[in-house]
Amino acid sequence: MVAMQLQSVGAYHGRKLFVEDVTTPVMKAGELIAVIGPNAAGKSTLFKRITGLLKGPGNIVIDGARTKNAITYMPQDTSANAVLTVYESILLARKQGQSWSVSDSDLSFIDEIMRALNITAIAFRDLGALSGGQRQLVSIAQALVREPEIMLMDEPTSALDLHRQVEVLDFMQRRARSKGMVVMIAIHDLNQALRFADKVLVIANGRMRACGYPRDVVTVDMLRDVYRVHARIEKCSMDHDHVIVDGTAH
Ligand SMILES: Nc1ncnc2c1ncn2[C@@H]1O[C@H](COP(=O)(O)OP(=O)(O)OP(=O)(O)O)[C@@H](O)[C@H]1O
Repeated sequence: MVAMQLQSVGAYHGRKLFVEDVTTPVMKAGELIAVIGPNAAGKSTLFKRITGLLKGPGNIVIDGARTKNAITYMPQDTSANAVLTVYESILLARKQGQSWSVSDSDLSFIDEIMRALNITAIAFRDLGALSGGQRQLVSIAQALVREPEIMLMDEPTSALDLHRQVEVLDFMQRRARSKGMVVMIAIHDLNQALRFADKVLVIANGRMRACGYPRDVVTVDMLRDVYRVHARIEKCSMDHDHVIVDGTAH
């Protein structure tokens, strides 16, 4: 089973170190880790460093991976110019870096993922003719059909309606557990993070402020210091912790 640990990880844009000294506990197969923090905190930068798109100090230790390309990164910007249908783009993502022969198992895998994300009805639409939310769901499908062992998703639900947000996060939580994936999701909605994440990693100003169980990390003090808001944390009727924001703090 795969596991990943970040040890004193930093990341450069050009010559400037934008993320510094991120050391996490071991992130284990089956875990969903929410990566939270204000705008420009360094969440995408950290993901790009883990993926190898940016350089920087420190070690990304991966144990127990079955494949060489264990990590798949779903970027925040999912705009597409290609003249492809939804189905073609997902098939292309599945076959990237592999042989071009398409097997029955490729087709049934794509079918399973498209059904799970409820996008079979748009299978033969052109990518350029999709809404922002539909485009985001297709990007999630493109990432999932690569069967990653470690999945980094940069704000995958930012364009989705409430129903779809819950559907996708619930699916990712179940998928992480059933397939033994490590799933890291950068997300701004702290209530969704509290509901679906096993662990929460907080980044502010390029530094990790905390990483641990949601209730230990998402606290009134953290919300004041990192997000500059006055907030309460209360149980909802389903017994989940819930952030209620009363106002901004200066
Ligand atoms: N290509 C780049 N070149 C130089 N600086 C960059 C580049 N991309 C990002 N940065 C800077 O790195 C810092 C962290 O940006 P990053 O995109 O990682 O933040 P983020 O936490 O993902 O933010 P958001 O929540 O707004 O998406 C910001 O100050 C940003 O301006």
